[in-house]
Amino acid sequence: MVFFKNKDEGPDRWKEKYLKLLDDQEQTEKQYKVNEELLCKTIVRFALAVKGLNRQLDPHLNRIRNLLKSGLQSQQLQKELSAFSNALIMLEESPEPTLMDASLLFEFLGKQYPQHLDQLDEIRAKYENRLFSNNQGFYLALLELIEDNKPLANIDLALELTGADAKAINIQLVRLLDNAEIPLVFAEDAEKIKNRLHADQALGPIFDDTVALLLAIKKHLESEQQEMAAFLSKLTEQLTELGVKATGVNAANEIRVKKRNLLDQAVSEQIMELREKSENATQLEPLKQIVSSRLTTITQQIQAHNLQERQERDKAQRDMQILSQRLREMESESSDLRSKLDLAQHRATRDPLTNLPNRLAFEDRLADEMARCRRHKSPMTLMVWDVDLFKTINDTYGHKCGDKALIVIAELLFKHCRETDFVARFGGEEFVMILPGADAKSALVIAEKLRKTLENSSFNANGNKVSITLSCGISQFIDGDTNESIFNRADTGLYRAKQTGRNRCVVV
Ligand SMILES: Nc1nc2c(ncn2[C@@H]2O[C@H](COP(=O)(O)OP(=O)(O)OP(=O)(O)O)[C@@H](O)[C@H]2O)c(=O)[nH]1
Repeated sequence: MVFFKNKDEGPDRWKEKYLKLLDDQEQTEKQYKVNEELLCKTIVRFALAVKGLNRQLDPHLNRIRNLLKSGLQSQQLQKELSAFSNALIMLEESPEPTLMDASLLFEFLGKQYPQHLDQLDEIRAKYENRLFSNNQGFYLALLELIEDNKPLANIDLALELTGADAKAINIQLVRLLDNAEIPLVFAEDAEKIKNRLHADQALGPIFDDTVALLLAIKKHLESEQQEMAAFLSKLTEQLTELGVKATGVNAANEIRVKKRNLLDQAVSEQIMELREKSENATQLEPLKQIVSSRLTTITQQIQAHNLQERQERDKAQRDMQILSQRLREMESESSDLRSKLDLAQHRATRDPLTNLPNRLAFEDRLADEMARCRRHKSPMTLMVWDVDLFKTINDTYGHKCGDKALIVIAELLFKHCRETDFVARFGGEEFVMILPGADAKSALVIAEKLRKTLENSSFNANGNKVSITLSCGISQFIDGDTNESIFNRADTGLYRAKQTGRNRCVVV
């Protein structure tokens, strides 16, 4: 067997090769060690970077970081990596939102504000128990606490925190800014701080600037809230005023009330919608626009309603005026008619020459008085008077003097009878008189007295003093009498008076 083919492949050459191989292996092991360290560092950095992402993963990450200190060969590390993988799988299956680990932030704040450790613990417990509705609430609670308090300790962050911890806080600050609702005016400042955080600049000044920015945002939001509150208060006043104006319009009738209810309903709906939108609104300007548009709608609705109501009121007023005018005309017409009726009735029942009731009125009255006598069983007497030889007066002094004589006689008869008595011109030179309550005997006494009065009177006829006499027939009401029967008896008495010499009274 040939072990060495030539002199170059002799034992010296083999040794040289062996030593080279040993060098190579040593180099490889060194490189392997460097790589292992690099890998460990990478994993540690990775563990730090994702710390705070999920509190279920954080214990695993802490343990992995600790185990990596003794290198990659640790069996414990393999187990822990396997447990971490399982936790990751569980996490993917669980929909629970992740909660950022804020322990470093609280640790830092605890050092800055040792006077508020209790409050910080409270906020932390609330945060870890997910009692804040969102991250914004959590940040605001922290800001509340530190807003008016200067830090007691002036920490040099670079010295106090390890690079890894500073990085974790850095990440949390970036997340904080990402999660916070930044108004547009602060967007540029927030972006600058984020860039500084990404660029890993010194944490102390960035933290101060971040807190200052968040405080400024908080102040801005507060002033916006105040402005919104003032605006809503003014809006409420306006709406109240509108409501008063709207309900102040007189709802006089049912239709108007119904229309008013419809308007109230429309306005209420608008206000409800407005309230809902204003409660949910986070920005003032869009809210102002919504409110302004709703107010315009409400105002238009009320104006339209008022216009319609005014038109209806005007129309009702015009109708009322027309009706009133028509009513006045009807009243006037009615009054005219009544006057005419009265006149007609007067004319129908009055004698135009003597102005005494005429025969028609006498007949009505006689029927009434007889009915009364029947009811009250009281006496009543009828007298029929006739001017003696009146034709001679007419013939001697003229018809006009005759008329004058009739007027004088009528006045005398009327003047000398009682208020309850009734005197009428029956026709021509004939007069009648009804005496309720008087029997024939007492009526005769009265008739005689009257006859003598007339006999002793005179009238002027063309400068002549002329005396006249009258004859009278008297009849007392008896049961069963009619107008005609009682008149006929009196007329019979008159006839007898004429027959027996005139200027006398005869009872029949
Ligand atoms: N001036 C005037 N005369 C009248 C009126 N009515 C009737 N006479 C007249 O009265 C007269 C009545 O006359 P007679 O009926 O004859 O009776 P007399 O002359 O009164 O005689 P005795 O009745 O018998 O006493 C007539 O000449 C009628 O023209 C009247 O309204 N005015």
